[in-house]
Amino acid sequence: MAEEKVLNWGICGAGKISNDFCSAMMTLSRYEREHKITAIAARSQEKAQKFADIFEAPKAYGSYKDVANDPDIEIVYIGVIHTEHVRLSMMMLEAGKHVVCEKPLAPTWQECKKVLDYAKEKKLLFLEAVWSRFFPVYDAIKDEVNSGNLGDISMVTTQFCIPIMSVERLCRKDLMGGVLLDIGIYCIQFACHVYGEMPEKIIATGSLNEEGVDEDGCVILLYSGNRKASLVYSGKTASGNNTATIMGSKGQIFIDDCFWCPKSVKLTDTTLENKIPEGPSPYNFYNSGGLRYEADHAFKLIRSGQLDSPKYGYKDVEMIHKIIDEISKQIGLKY
Ligand SMILES: NC(=O)C1=CN([C@@H]2O[C@H](COP(=O)(O)OP(=O)(O)OC[C@H]3O[C@@H](n4cnc5c(N)ncnc54)[C@H](OP(=O)(O)O)[C@@H]3O)[C@@H](O)[C@H]2O)C=CC1
Ligand SMILES: O=C1OC[C@@H](O)[C@@H](O)[C@@H]1O
Repeated sequence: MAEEKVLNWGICGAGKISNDFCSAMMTLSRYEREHKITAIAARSQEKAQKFADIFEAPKAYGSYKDVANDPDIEIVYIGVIHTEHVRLSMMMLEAGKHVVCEKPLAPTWQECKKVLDYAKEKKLLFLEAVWSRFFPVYDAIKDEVNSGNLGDISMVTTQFCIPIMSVERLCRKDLMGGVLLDIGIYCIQFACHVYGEMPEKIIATGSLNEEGVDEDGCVILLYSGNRKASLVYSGKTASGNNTATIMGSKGQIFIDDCFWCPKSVKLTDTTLENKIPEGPSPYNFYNSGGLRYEADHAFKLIRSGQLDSPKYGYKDVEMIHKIIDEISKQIGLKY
């Protein structure tokens, strides 16, 4: 088989998730044959250089625009805070780069659509990095749901409760803080993954802090055929059991820890494990080694000329962000 052309990555942001993404990518067995972290860009050149040294990147830039202007870069990972996601995505698409942008792409579907439509116009891949969807375990969950092994599924529950409201990017409105966009999105994507269609009705509640950002939320999604999803997320409780359940008339799937990046899942006939090695730099977040699946998926899509992901594509982003729009409206969240 002809050697695949290495995918040259530009990384925007030298912070926590960029560290984890780069470290996880380097654990891929075909890393050196398929991927290369070619440039790191940060708001300061010094910070970029420190990052570049860790990940053996030949280039370190003090401006994100330098990545856009670098002809060697084919794809850009945007690992900065929410407020810069749309601006940098548009910048890189305009420069002809494929883009993997951290979640949430934007606070509203209208803003997301602008980016997705531009990527389509430019014939470039754009992925919103809802990384859960790229885990092999998520494929197995979908297969199990579709197999009929669980019978008629009528209830999905998720809870995602971790003490994060002290994190600067999450407690400030000017930084698009709040839990709906940061962790509620994972609860929503899980329900969408199971049911695969828009709910007929959304009932949401959530508390806003003095800054006007949401600290917690409870959401009921009502689907056709009296099917339901119950979503609970909070940034002000101690870490709870961040679990998810899919309940059918013949059986259930229970993900007992960190359903958004599961190490394993017990299916009807088997238990599936995601064994993920550590990378060259310690991870900042739980099970970040799973970010390797995101990088691998981007590579496979680009090299096969597929520009809309079958795991998490245009219609998936649209569904999730239209639900976020309705929840934001009901809880009075507006940036
Ligand atoms: N998929 C996942 O599991 C996770 C995803 N995320 C997502 O990643 C994104 C970044 O999160 P995280 O890495 O924790 O964030 P960090 O606080 O580490 O910030 C990331 C980068 O954003 C830039 N930045 C930070 N604060 C500011 C500011 N006030 N003004 C302008 N730029 C700023 C900096 O870029 P520079 O280095 O250029 O100075 C920084 O390095 C978020 O959108 C979040 O949703 C976060 C955690 C886990
Ligand atoms: O996406 C994420 O993963 C889980 C939490 O750490 C959250 O803050 C982060 O944005």
